Amino acid sequence: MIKRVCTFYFSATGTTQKVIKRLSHCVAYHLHIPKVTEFNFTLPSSRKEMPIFQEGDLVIAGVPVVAGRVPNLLLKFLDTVQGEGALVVPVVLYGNRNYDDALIEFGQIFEKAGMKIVGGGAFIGEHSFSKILAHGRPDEEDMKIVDEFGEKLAKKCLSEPIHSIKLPGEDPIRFYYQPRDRHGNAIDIRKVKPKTNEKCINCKLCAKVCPMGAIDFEDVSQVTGICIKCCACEKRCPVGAKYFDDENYLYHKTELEEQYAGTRRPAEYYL
Ligand SMILES: Cc1cc2nc3c(=O)[nH]c(=O)nc-3n(C[C@H](O)[C@H](O)[C@H](O)COP(=O)(O)O)c2cc1C
Repeated sequence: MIKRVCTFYFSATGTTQKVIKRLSHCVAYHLHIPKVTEFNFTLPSSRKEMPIFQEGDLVIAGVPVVAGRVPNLLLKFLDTVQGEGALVVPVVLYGNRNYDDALIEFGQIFEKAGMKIVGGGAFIGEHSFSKILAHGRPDEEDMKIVDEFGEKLAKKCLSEPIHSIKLPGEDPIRFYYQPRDRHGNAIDIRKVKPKTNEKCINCKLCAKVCPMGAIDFEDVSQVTGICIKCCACEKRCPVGAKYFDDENYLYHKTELEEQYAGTRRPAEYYL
């Protein structure tokens, strides 16, 4: 019997958070559980300690897709998850290209921790790099699917025995999706960092929202840590002071917009 509904998610620009919060509240409502216990591990300070999940917990877990996989800089943290006997619903958000093996990989992390996968989902979120690729998603239509998923998930959890499921993706998991330059050569954007223009008002919001704690608080034009290109700083800046000027990164962004901005990929869930 489920005693606690928990969220467990990372969300730099808020799309994962939107789906996970709605789904968990919907499931809790149908299970007559009055409150959802929230674990948001987006900021570095929230990854200092791993919550412990146990039998009686239903964990609604979410990460964005990065290069077709679970963000690799989170793996060290995620590999310490503990949850013997808990139920889990891995969910990934992706920017309208593809989620490749992210969902199966996310599921395997929880299986290794002794948790039982009872559902899963792949939803679309506005692409981190862009304001036009999957713009505004997840939107109302996606949220209706989240609600439908939540209701069915709660029903499944009320019927014994609760069967586990297999999530889609290849096993063994494929290598990370590789962006390319205009000549088709693989590019490496790992070292690319955002720049700051003269509009900056030094409000420090960029430093506060950076999930890697990579922006220097004293001088926000300096990126002293690892940048994962989540674009939280660029999208949250109130005056448009953050930008990227790396040629290969900008080419990749435009290519994604040209290839995928016109297609509406459906939200999918598995039970
Ligand atoms: C470095 C990086 C790589 C990404 N790779 C993919 C990808 O392979 N496929 C895709 O469809 N979206 C990809 N995205 C887009 C995000 O998965 C998507 O925008 C997601 O909704 C962001 O979640 P958030 O708002 O919770 O941060 C990538 C984003 C980043 C930052």
